[in-house]
Amino acid sequence: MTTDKIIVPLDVPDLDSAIALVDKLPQVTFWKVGLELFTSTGPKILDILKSQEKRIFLDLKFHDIPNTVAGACRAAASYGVDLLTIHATCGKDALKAAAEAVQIGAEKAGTKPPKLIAITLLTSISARQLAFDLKIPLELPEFALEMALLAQNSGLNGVVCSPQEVQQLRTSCEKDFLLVCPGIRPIWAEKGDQKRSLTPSQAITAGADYLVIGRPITAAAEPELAWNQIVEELKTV
Ligand SMILES: O=c1ccn([C@@H]2O[C@H](COP(=O)(O)O)[C@@H](O)[C@H]2O)c(=O)[nH]1
Repeated sequence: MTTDKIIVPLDVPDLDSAIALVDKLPQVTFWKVGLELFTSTGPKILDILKSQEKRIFLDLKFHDIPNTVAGACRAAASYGVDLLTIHATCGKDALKAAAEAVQIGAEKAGTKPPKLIAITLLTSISARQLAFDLKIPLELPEFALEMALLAQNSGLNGVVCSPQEVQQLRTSCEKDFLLVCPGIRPIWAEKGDQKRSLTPSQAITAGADYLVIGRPITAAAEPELAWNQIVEELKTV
């Protein structure tokens, strides 16, 4: 297992903190820029990461009507990022419009289109919350599978899913359909707000393509040590 499969989120409030984290962990090749950093500082961090030849997951989790997500995807695709997110619950028309828009946006900017991946169900949602708060009348694994198939049938490249659903999605979705998993927790890490987690080695064994691992590394007293521990764990897979 290569360390290129580990994506570390830059969940920090400003550009200086982001640069400090990137400098602290030069071995990380794939960074995730999410809502907090992008909302506070805009696309500057993308240029900085690109200048260091890092891969970028732009996790803006678009959720809107077809015309609006298409516009947002066209703009995001022009940045030349590697992965981009949208919620599967936008529905088929919006997903199709988004898939088309990333191609158009990238072509216009003369860059490679990002892989567009859909959130099936946030990893912070438990089966109980799905049933009682969101009133979804399906079992959680069935709902996650339906969202993944909706994304696949709408022309998306993959999904963001809990590692707990990877095995099922790996057998039900096409071979090259990307499965990107947050909610990864080594046994020594706090779960925090993550409700559907597995360890790094369990997630890779189940068939995940990429692991998104944030606080177990970035909030550790020694982030480099935490990274090394995870890499050692993954050598056993
Ligand atoms: O369902 C989802 C979708 C995205 N995320 C993002 O992944 C990271 C996880 O960070 P941790 O610190 O390892 O919990 C974070 O940036 C989320 O926005 C997710 O957790 N679940």
